[in-house]
Amino acid sequence: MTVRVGVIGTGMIGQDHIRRLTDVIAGARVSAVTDLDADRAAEVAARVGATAHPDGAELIASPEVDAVLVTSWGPTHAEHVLNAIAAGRPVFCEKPLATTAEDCLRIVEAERAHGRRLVQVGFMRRFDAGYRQMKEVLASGSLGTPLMVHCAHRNPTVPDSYTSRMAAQDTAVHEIDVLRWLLDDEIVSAQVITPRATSKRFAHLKDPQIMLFETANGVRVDLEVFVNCQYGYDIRCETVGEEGLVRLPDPAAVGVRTAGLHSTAVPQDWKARFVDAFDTEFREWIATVENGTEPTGPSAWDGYAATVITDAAVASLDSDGAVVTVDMKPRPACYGGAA
Ligand SMILES: NC(=O)C1=CN([C@@H]2O[C@H](COP(=O)(O)OP(=O)(O)OC[C@H]3O[C@@H](n4cnc5c(N)ncnc54)[C@H](O)[C@@H]3O)[C@@H](O)[C@H]2O)C=CC1
Ligand SMILES: O=C1[C@@H](O)[C@H](O)[C@@H](O)[C@H](O)[C@H]1O
Repeated sequence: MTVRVGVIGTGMIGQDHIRRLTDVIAGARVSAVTDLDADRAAEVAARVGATAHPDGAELIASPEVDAVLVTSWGPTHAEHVLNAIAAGRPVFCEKPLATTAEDCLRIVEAERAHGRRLVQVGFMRRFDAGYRQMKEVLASGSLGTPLMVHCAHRNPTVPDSYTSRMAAQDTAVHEIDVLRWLLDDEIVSAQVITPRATSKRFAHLKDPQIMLFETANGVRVDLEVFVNCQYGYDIRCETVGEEGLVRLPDPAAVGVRTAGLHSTAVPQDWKARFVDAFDTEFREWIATVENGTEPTGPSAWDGYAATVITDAAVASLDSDGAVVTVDMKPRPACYGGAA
C-alpha cells in the first residue's frame, strides 16, 4: 500500500518534508496540500502531482488522504490536529504540538476519547543515530546512575523576528523533549539566567541564555542556548553518571589537512545536521500508518509536557531567573510510564 499524505503548510519545512516523502521514503506519496498562500500550494501541488485544497478541514476530509502532516505555523497546529483526530486520521504534527498547554490537553483528551494513539509530534532528535546510541548506553546501566547533563544548542544567527522567549519555545524545546526521553525521567523545574549579551544580536534579544532544569530523580541539566554564535549549528550533549559519561558525537565529516591546519566542517543549519534523523522519523512513521499500528514516536503527551516545561522556562526568563516549578497534570495511563 502507498500511504497518501495530505500536507497542511507548504512553507520551509513543509516543502522539505514533501521532498522527503516524494524522493526518499518508500511507500508514501503526497496526495494533497494546502496553504494560506494558495499560489504556493498550487505550485507545490503541480510539482508533486497532488491536489491543492482551499483549507486544512477540506484536506483532512478528502478521500485521497490516508494521513495528515501539519507543517503550518505553531498557533494553527491545534485546530488541524483536532480535526484529524475527529476524522480518525493518523497525524504527524511538527513541533510544537500546540502553543498553549490548554490546547495540548484538548488534543490529549480528544485522542484518549478516540481510544488509540493517532498523533506523533515532530521531535526528530529521538531518531538521530547519536542520541539513540546515547540512550542505549544509559539504558545499559554501564555508567551507573545519571547525575548531570551538559548541553549546548547553538545557531549561527537568527532573524530580527526571533524573540527572547523563542530561545525556550522554538529552540530549547528540542533538548526538553530529548532529555525526558534519554533519561526516562520528568523535568520538574526550570530556571533561565542571562550572561553578558553578545554584541552580534538584534538589540531586543537576550542571547545567549543558560537554562537549568531539574528532573524528578534529581538530575541537573545545564543548557546553553546561543543563537548568534556565528560559526555554525552546533548541538552538544554529555551525560555524566556515577561511573562514566557518554557524549553525543559530532556528525561524520571528513578531516581536511592543509596549510598547517587540520579541520572538519561544522554544519550550518538544523536541516543538514538532522537530515538522517528526519528521514528515519518519517520512515518509521509511514511504516506505522501502513501497518495500521499506533505511532511509536513522540506522543501528544510528550507534546503537552514539552509545552508546559517551555512555559516554566519562559516564566523564569520573565521573572529575572526565578526557579519555576513545572505545573504538569498527572500522566494518563494510556501514555505509558515515565517519559
Ligand atoms: N523539527 C524542526 O527542527 C523544525 C520544526 N519547525 C516547525 O515547523 C513549523 C513550520 O515552520 P516553517 O516551515 O519554518 O514556517 P514557514 O513560515 O516557512 O511555513 C509555514 C507555512 O504554513 C502556512 N500556513 C500557516 N497557517 C496555515 C494554516 N492554518 N493552513 C494552511 N497553511 C498555513 C504559511 O502560509 C506558510 O507557508 C513550525 O511549527 C516550526 O516550529 C520548523 C523548523 C525546524
Ligand atoms: O526547530 C528548529 C528551529 O525552529 C529552531 O529555531 C532551531 O534553533 C532548532 O535547532 C531547529 O531544530
